[in-house]
Amino acid sequence: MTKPRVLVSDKLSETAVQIFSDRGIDVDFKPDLGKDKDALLAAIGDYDGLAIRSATKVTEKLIGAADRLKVIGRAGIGVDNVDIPAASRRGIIVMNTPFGNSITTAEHAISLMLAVARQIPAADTSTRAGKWEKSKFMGTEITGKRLGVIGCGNIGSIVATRAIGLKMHVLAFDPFLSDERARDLGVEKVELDELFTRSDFITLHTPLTDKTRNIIDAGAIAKMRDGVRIINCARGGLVSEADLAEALKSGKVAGAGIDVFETEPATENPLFDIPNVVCTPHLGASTAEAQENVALQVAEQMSDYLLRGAVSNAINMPSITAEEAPVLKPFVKLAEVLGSFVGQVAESAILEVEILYDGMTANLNTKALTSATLAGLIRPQVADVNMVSAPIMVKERGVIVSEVKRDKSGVFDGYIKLTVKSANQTRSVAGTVFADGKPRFIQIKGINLDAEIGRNMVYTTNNDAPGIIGILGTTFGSNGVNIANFQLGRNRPGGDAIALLYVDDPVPEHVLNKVREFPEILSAKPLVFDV
Ligand SMILES: NC(=O)c1ccc[n+]([C@@H]2O[C@H](COP(=O)([O-])OP(=O)(O)OC[C@H]3O[C@@H](n4cnc5c(N)ncnc54)[C@H](O)[C@@H]3O)[C@@H](O)[C@H]2O)c1
Ligand SMILES: O=C(O)CC[C@@H](O)C(=O)O
Repeated sequence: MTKPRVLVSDKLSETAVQIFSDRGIDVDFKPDLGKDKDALLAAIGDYDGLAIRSATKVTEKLIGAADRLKVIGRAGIGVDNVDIPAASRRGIIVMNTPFGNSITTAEHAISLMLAVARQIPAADTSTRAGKWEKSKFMGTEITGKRLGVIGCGNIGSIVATRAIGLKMHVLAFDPFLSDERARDLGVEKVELDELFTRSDFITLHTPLTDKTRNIIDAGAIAKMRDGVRIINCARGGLVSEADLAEALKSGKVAGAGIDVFETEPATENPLFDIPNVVCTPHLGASTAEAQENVALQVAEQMSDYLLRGAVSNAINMPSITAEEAPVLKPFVKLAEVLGSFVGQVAESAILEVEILYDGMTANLNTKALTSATLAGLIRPQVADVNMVSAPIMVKERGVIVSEVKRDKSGVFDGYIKLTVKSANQTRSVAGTVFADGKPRFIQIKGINLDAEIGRNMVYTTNNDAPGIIGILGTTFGSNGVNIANFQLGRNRPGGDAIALLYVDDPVPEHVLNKVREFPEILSAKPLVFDV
């Protein structure tokens, strides 16, 4: 295996570089390249991995030039600087480090809240200027005050527990916050409007989505208590800066602590001229500890993927641990082969896909296996597809996908059965992995058989009748096609029958046509599997 190559295009701790090198990966550390769009575009084609923070913008154009790229690692949480659909379509895994900087960012939110409550930056500037303005900087105590936390995930919940430690009463709004979790955290779960009307301080900890954009705007501010203070350490765009500026000027909002801006880097902003605002330049994650954590984590995760196929903290792909990767590998191959079989024989648009996991296969990582099945299924139509891009492509085509799991039901310890409904018919194929680690077909069209899977195969259907073996053997033999393995199956004497031939080389079309001329043969299809 050639050594993978990784580019670090943002200012990551050099711990990341050390880890890549120690793991045997070639790494280029170019911390300013991310800001130079053209140079990055010219360079990206040489790399298997790209490690970034927030300065590198991974656009569709960049992804289009990233011919070798397999993984993008974000040393941090927010992946809004990565075009994830574009990466997924190209089969590139996008991973982040969801916990490495949470404590640090929560501490920054608490710092901003205290700085706003006591106007510390302005008081500092005034004191240094020799003004000694004690009465100007009258503050507010936070003890006993209500803190409204919007978004109670990793960071929001740390902020909540720190605030409770500071004797605040915490109200939380998060559609995914369970009653039990709220109880464990010691927060009062409320709806958003109630949070607005009751909070003395409000802090935001959600991602920026269509639902959360401008979650605090003039309408929301109008519902808030007079003199409320607002902290945003999550993402610019959650708070309308223009509306907040107006509310600060009118005194409706008494202060704001803002780490993130609608446009970054923020060099000009309506909030900059307003005195009761404390601004920091997206410093939420900027502590030595957090940067060590995220650099270490992203380099480990990317190396594990590039070297061992393990997937963790991926945004666009189910996780596969380093331990399960080798166990899963033959089943991933099986799943791809099953998908590929149906993909190659299907003649009309696929409408529905059902994947049945029987016995021990139901205990494997079925999300990953489903992704592999879908990749195999659509590869005959879309060459450049893999486990990352397949689910999104299938979804874009409106195909309904379902997974069924059940206990062992037959002689095999477990098997996978794929059933695909298309406009014209329903097809099914099942397979398992034997002790030798090789995938086998065990059922096609409901007909049992036991067929090894080779690179080049021919699949024929016929009405069960004497002489089929002779037809196939003689036609192929007289045309120089060597048959390595031949499997037949039928549902009942004289009923539907199939044959699977494993051949040394691809069978030329004119030879297949000769087979198709026999009235007993209903169809003959060449198949190619990546085994
Ligand atoms: N300032 C910084 O440097 C910095 C550092 C780290 C993270 N962040 C940002 O902080 C934010 C939170 O990070 P996290 O790790 O806590 O993420 P998380 O995914 O753990 O938590 C986000 C929470 O927001 C909730 N949520 C989603 N939509 C919501 C809505 N409409 N209303 C209320 N809640 C909603 C989710 O249910 C989830 O619990 C992210 O935007 C991240 O990018 C900023
Ligand atoms: O890398 C940074 O400094 C910011 C990271 C932060 O915004 C995140 O989402 O993790």
